[in-house]
Amino acid sequence: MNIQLLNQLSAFGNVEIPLPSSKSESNRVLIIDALTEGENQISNLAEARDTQTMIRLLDENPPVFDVLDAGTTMRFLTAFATVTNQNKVMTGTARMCERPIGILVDALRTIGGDIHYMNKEGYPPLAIHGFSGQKSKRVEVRGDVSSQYISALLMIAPLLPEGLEIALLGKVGSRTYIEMTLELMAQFGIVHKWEDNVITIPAGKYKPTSFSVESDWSGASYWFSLLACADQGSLYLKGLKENSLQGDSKIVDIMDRLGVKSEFDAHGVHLTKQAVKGLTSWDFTHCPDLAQTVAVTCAILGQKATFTGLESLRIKETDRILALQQELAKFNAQLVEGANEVFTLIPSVSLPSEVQVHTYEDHRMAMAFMPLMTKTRVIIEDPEVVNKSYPSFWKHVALVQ
Ligand SMILES: O=C(O)C1=C[C@@H](OP(=O)(O)O)[C@@H](O)[C@H](O)C1
Ligand SMILES: C=C(OP(=O)(O)O)C(=O)O
Repeated sequence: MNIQLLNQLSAFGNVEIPLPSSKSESNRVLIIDALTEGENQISNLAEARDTQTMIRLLDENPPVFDVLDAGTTMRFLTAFATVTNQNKVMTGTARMCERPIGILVDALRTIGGDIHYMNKEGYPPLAIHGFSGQKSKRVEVRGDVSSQYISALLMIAPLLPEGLEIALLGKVGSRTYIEMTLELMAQFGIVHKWEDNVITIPAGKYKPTSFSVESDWSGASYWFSLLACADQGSLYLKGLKENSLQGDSKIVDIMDRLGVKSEFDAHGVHLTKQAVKGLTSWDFTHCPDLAQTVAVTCAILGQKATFTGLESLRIKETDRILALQQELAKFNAQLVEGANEVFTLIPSVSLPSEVQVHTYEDHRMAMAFMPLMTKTRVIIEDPEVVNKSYPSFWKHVALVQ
């Protein structure tokens, strides 16, 4: 196991961070591209392993699609392989085979897909045996487990002869990711209607277009956190837009409360320090990937806060609630579960002189705990885990050190 030692760092000058491209945007655009007749001009695709895996599988088209640990790649390619009538095995890491996919498989079977579970009902690996023609133009999909099932169905919907109506059942989480999918589809010529809980996509063809992927707001969140925790400094984050397709741009509002001022120009955003206004509560239902960043920031800054909307964290790269609880405890902070899924973040009272962070095969555990280096010596276990979304992360950390 590799270990990376970070020096204590409480202040830095004005540093420009190049930022990686968004893997969420990239993986959607790659599926749309694969479904477009004609040539798209796509630039700035993510270096993220999740995106590079998607590119490789689409290019090489092997009989087994091994997505490794990439959730979007698993869900989007399952829908893609089904409606393009392929025979395919869908698999991934041991953890990927613990992440549920039954809701998507049920919906694809309703539409006409022939899909079998190879091991455990409701989970990868899957055997896809093609598509026997459209059997239904309506599916009902629970909205509270993963929005990725809904995005996967939306992107393949125009290919279906009768289009598709997706009725969302119950609470809808990660709604901003569904909106991102619909907005991208619109840029490639596919219109939709979203009335009450039903999204309707007519049959149609994606139109060749040119599209440049924006920088990654989830990856940007760690830099906001670093500045919030530092005594002094300023940062310029390149390639971010104020009006983003990415819901994680909400980090601007969260960090405004935690002492970071954001000013946009044509090429990115300038971050400077301002007085802490205080963050007492936040609902992460629509920005789950920010939860680790914000929990660690509050723990370091002494901000007691209540967090809701964390339910989906348990089925991501690891059980992120448990992972946070265990690692926060190492510097005397707590994430306490109360009634009705309300969590209280109790900040650190005293910091040890060194903290060794276990990363649970989760890129966001490694990146979220990096800002602790403003206060104490930090050892991050398995630093390469960041490759899933942000391979150049440690190179960028070296820019501020
Ligand atoms: O569609 C996407 O690109 C994503 C949706 C979210 O997942 P859930 O919908 O499962 O919350 C998010 O956590 C993930 O990192 C990326
Ligand atoms: C949850 C994540 O990704 P995925 O679900 O696509 O594996 C993530 O990047 O934090």
